[in-house]
Amino acid sequence: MHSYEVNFDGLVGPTHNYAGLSFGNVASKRFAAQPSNPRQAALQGLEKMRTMRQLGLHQGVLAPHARPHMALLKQLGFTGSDAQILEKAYKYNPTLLSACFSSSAMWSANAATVSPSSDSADNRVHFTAANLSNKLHRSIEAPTTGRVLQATFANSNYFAHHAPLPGHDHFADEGAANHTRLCPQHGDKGLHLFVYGREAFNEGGVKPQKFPARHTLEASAAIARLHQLDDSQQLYIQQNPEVIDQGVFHNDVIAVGNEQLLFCHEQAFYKQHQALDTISSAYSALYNDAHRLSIVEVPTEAVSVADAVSSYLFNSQLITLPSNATALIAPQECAENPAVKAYLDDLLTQPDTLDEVHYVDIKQSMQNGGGPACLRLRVVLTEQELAATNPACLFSDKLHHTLSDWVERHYRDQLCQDDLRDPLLIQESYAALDELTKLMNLGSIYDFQQ
Ligand SMILES: N=C(N)NCCC[C@H](NC(=O)CCC(=O)O)C(=O)O
Repeated sequence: MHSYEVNFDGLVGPTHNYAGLSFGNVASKRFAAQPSNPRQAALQGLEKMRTMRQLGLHQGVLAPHARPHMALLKQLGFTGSDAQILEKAYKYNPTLLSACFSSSAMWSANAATVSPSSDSADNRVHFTAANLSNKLHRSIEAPTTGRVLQATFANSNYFAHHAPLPGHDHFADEGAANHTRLCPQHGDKGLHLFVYGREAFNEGGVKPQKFPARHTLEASAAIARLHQLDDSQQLYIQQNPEVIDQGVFHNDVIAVGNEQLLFCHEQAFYKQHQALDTISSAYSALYNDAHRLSIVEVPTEAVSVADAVSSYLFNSQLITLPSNATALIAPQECAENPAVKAYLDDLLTQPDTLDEVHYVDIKQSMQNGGGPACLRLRVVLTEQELAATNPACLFSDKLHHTLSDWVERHYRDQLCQDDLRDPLLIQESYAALDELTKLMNLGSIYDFQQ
C-alpha cells in the first residue's frame, strides 16, 4: 500500500508576538519587543501550506493553542477577573505575561515525535507530545498538543497517543526537531536518528557552555521504547555543543534528512566524521547493504555556522515530490544570503542531490527563530491512515479560503508587548478559536470550552 509523508503545519495563533522568550535562540532575542503582525504571520503560514499542496503533496493543519494561558496565571496565585489577572501578572513580571500569550505552538516540529506504522511493533502510528520543559512558555503546550493530535488522529485502530514524558530536566524533549527518519521510501521501515544535546545521567558528558542543550538522550530513548521501535532502527547521535553555543538550539537548525538523503552542515554533530560513519553504517546494515545513504555535508568555508543560523538553510523542508524529484522548501532569507544562494545554485547542478528549490516568505515566523521546517510536523501515513485522519484538518483550496477568511476577520495586524494587557485580546482570541474548532471539526479542545 502506498504511503505519504504529510506535513502538518501549526497554524499561527491570534497572539503571535515577539517576546524574547527563548534564551539560546538568537532571532527570538534579536526581535524581542518589536511589533508583530499576527494576521500576516498566519497568512504567510497558509501560503506555505498552499505551496506544498500545489507541488502535489498532502498537507495538514494543526490548530493553534488558546492564549493567554489563564490556567498558568491562576496556578501561580493570580486572582480576580481576567482583566485583573492580566494586570497583576504584568505588574509582577511582564515576561510571565508574555509567556502566557506566546503563539509558540505554531512550531509544530516541536509538538511531538511521530513514528509511522511501518516501524512500530503494533503497526500503529505513534505520537508523543513533547514536554518542551526547557522553556516556560513552551512547557505549557503539551496538554493542548495532545488534544489537538487526538482530535486530528482519532481512530485508535490506527493511531496511538502517549502522554508527554515527565516534565523534568532529565527528560527534556523538544519533539521531532531533533528526530530524523531515514529510509529508501517513506513507506519502508526507517532508521530513526535521534539527535540529543546532552546526556542527563552522565554529568561529566560534553555539553554546551553558553546556551542550554534543550533535549536529552534519555528523552529520545524513552520515546523509542514507547513507540515500540526495534533496536536496529534506533540511532542516537550527539549534537555538536559548539554550535548550540552559536544559536543552533535544535538539530533541525543544522541538519535535515529525507528518505535516502541527509543534508547537514560540516559542524552539525559531535565528532562529525565518526558520527556520519555510524549513521551510514547503521543505514546500510538495516537494509543488508541493499541501500546506501547519500550525505551532503556543507563545508564551513562555503556556508558559515552564522550564515546557516541567520538564513535557516537547514531549517528548509527537504521533500520528495510525486515525480520522485527532491525539493527544498527554503526560507526567502536563503535567497537573500549571497553565500547560501551561491551554494544552493551550485548544488542544483550536482547529480543526486537537489532537483528544485522553492523559496517561501515566512518572515513573521523567522523573526522568532522558526523556519519552514519548524512550522511542520512530519507524519507518514498509509492510504488507510490518511483516510482515517480528520478530513477537516487536511489542507485544500477550500480550507485555505476558509482559514484565510477566518484570519482576516479575527486577527490584528499589529501586536506590541503593551497590547498583552488589553482584556479585549482575550475575548478576540477565544472567539476566533471557538469558531475554528467548528471549522476544523475538533470538538472542545480548549480549556475555555470546558
Ligand atoms: N527549530 C524548531 N523546530 N523550532 C523553532 C522554535 C522557535 C521557538 N521560538 C520561540 O519560542 C520564540 C518566542 C518569543 O521569543 O516570543 C523556540 O525557541 O522554541
